[in-house]
Amino acid sequence: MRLDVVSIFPEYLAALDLSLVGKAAKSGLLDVHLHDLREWTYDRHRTVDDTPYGGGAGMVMKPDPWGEALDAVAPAAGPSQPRLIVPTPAGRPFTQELAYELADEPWLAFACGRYEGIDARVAAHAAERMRVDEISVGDYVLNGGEVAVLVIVEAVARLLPGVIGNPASLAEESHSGDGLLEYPVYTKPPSWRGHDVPDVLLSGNHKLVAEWRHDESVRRTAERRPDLLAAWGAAVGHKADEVE
Ligand SMILES: COC(=O)COc1cccc(COC(=O)c2cn[nH]c2)c1
Repeated sequence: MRLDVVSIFPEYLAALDLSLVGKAAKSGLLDVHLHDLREWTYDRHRTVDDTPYGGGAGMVMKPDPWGEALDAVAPAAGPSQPRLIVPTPAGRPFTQELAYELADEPWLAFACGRYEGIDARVAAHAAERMRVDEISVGDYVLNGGEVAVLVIVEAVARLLPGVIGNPASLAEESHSGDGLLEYPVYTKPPSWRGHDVPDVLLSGNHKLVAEWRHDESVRRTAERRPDLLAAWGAAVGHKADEVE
């Protein structure tokens, strides 16, 4: 997979060279290209923003630098186009399902907005030649899209074959299988600062362990994410109120 990221702080994305994503990049599974938006500004101050039409506080990112940056990253005449991802609080929620979808893409490009946002015509114009997804990584506001790109890239890259050592570990994660939250996990020692590992996990009885883990997943989901429990209940035909 090829990844292009355009930002006014490309050094923010240096974290992509670390750990899993860094390993994937070195092994050729990921081909990461970082770009500084100011490369496509030509005034002395390398201006990327201006005041908003219609008034209001803050500044808006000018369309011109973005248009030229995207033309350079993905030439219109090129043999293929990337899928453009624009992190924004106003976007479609990023989910594990969407992560799997993006993991199938051969080429992703990320546009990191700042200030009050990017002139809306940039996404509209890009959509004339590439698929554009405005995506939210959560209901809060960041100063820019860079952190959101790190979140999305990590969630996607770890799904690429060969990036994760043990694919089986992907199957049992929260949000990845049955729609329930993951059960609590433990390792040695069996007793630690007065806290003991649940006996069932030391029993060696795989059936009881599986039952305990399922019950814990349901209990946790009911406690922390009743919205997911309702969806899970509907999906498996249980009435959510059957959960004690
Ligand atoms: C068309 O898209 C844009 O204009 C994007 O513009 C901005 C402006 C400010 C901050 C951000 C970063 O994204 C988030 O804050 C965000 C994403 N998920 N949850 C919070 C992006």
